[in-house]
Order: sequence, then structure tokens, then C-alpha cells
Amino acid sequence: THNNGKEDTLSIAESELITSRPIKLKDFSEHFRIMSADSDFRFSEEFELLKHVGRDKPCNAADLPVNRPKNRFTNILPYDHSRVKLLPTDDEDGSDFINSNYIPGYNSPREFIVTQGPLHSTRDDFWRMAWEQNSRAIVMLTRCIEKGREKCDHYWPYDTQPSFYGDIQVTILNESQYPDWTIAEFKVMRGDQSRIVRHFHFTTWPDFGVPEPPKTLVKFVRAFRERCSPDSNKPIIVHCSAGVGRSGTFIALDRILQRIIKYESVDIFGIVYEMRRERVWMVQNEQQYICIHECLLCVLEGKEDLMDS
Ligand SMILES: CNC(=O)[C@H](Cc1ccc(NS(=O)(=O)O)cc1)NC(=O)[C@H](Cc1ccc(O)cc1)NC(=O)OC(C)(C)C
Repeated sequence: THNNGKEDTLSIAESELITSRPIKLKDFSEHFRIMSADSDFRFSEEFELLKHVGRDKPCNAADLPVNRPKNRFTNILPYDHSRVKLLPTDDEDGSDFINSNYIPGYNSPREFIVTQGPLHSTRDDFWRMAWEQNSRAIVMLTRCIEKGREKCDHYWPYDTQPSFYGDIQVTILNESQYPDWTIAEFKVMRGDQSRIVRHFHFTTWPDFGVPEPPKTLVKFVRAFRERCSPDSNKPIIVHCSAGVGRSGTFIALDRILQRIIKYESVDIFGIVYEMRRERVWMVQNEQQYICIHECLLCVLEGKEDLMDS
């Protein structure tokens, strides 16, 4: 017996703190069948365990009056501990703030920077972050306008004429359009320095929903990954509109598709848990959580390469 009962309380609390649920790949198909039975009953149960993860962390910078207008949504604020800081300008309060967080990937603990769809008023900050963080890839998972609502500013040029965003000049070098995404290369210049930044724009992912069919997302992740090799010093910027639902789903799938190359198990629950410790609501709803599983199932069953049936 314990001498004061406190250990009992702690041990019970810790034992209930489920942070990972690894599944062997050989069991995944059966696991999916069990989880989706009775109208996805066990998927619902599992996703519910993620509800409060991370929510105890402060967002004081985002809450400052000077920074409030920089947040696209009142309920999607970046946690202080993992937020990306802009190099502050001398005289401006809040000049280091942008609604974004570092998110771990398969290859490094800060492989990704997840951010909201820039506002017109924050798009210069967005480009400053991309430059200061030395990012060479931007993944965009929303359209600028969806159902008549602005979801993201058109923060890049409309044609091949160079555009300035603060002191950063962006020029479209080339663009390849596919049914569900567009891949472009931007020349990004600041002073006499010049870099190439690739833009991967998925254009058919409905807000709060999932791509249809899920294998479209598998193909997009593959198209992205075959053009973007891991580099721990060059974080990949990922955004949608709020930078939580579609962004979290994309990163989870990117991690899993790399994981299964070398390992015999995956931990989708653990991946989402880890992301939610760094940014609120990563993988926003149950449908997106199940979609990650469906994508993996389609890969394991070798169905991803079938043309649209
Ligand atoms: C359910 N919708 C939301 O929560 C969105 C934020 C949001 C989250 C995720 C996504 N999808 S995405 O991450 O995939 O882009 C879009 C928008 N928030 C708003 O619309 C919030 C209202 C809200 C909704 C739900 C809630 O619990 C608290 C407050 N509205 C809001 O911020 O209004 C402004 C834009 C006028 C300042």
C-alpha cells in the first residue's frame, strides 16, 4: 500500500494519460474494420480523447490588443511556447507576432511551420516569416474564396509581373496545373539575395471536410514529397484558412507515408496528440481523423495507384 495515497492518485492519472496507440501494419485493415463498426463508434471514442490536448497552454502574445487584429479567427490562437517569432522591429509592440506554430514532422521536431491563411494585413508578415525562417516550400490547402467567403489572401502575384510584399519581391517563374492541385515556383528576393520557393496549392479540399476520394490526398502528398526533400534547417510552411484542420490532416499523412517505408507500425493517435500539443485543433474533426486512416488503408491495400474508378 502507498503511505499517503497521493501516489495512487498520480499513478491513476498517469495511467489514464494515453498519448499513443501504435497499430501494426499487418493488423491495420482489421483495426480499421473494428474502429469503423457501428457508425465509426470507436473512431469517435478515440478522437474524443484528443479533445483537451494542449488546451491548458497560454496564448498571451496572440491576446495582446496590438496582435488581436492579426488573428483571422478569434478561436484559433497560437500557443506562446511553440509560436514562430518574427525578428522584432525596433519600435513596434507586437512586431514579432504572426499566427503560426512549429509542428513536428517525421524528419525533425520543427519540420513544419503551420500558419493561418494570411490576411491582407498580415501577408507582408507572412513573407517576412518565410524569408527569416529560410523556408523553401509552401503548402496551401484552401482556396482564397470558398462559398463566397474569403478564406485566405491572394498573397502571391496574379501573373508573371513581380510583386512586393514589404521589402520582399516575389515573381512567378513557372506554374503546373493539375485537376486537384497547382505547383508553382516563385523567385523570392530580398535586397541582393534571391531564393526559389515552391508553392503546392491543393485546390479541391472543402473546408471542414475531406478530399474526395481520399486517395487524391495521398497522390498530393506524394507529389509534394517527391519535390521536397527533408532539410531540418528549412521549415516547410503549411496553411489552410485557420491552419488547423486541413493542415493537420496533411502533415499527419505526410508523416505516416514516410514512417511505413521503414517501420512495421503506425501511431496516428500519437501523431495527432503530438501536433495538438503545439497547435490547437490540429486535425479538426472526426471525418478528417478517419480520412487519415482511409488514406493509409488505401496505400496498404495498393489501391492508391488505380486511376479514378
Ligand atoms: C468551426 N469554425 C471555426 O471554429 C472558425 C475557425 C476555423 C477553424 C477551422 C477551419 N478549417 S481549416 O483549419 O481547415 O482552415 C476554418 C475556420 N471560427 C470562427 O468562425 C469564429 C467563430 C467561432 C466558431 C466556433 C467556435 O468554437 C468559436 C468561435 N469566428 C470568427 O473568428 O469571426 C471573425 C472571423 C469575424 C473574427
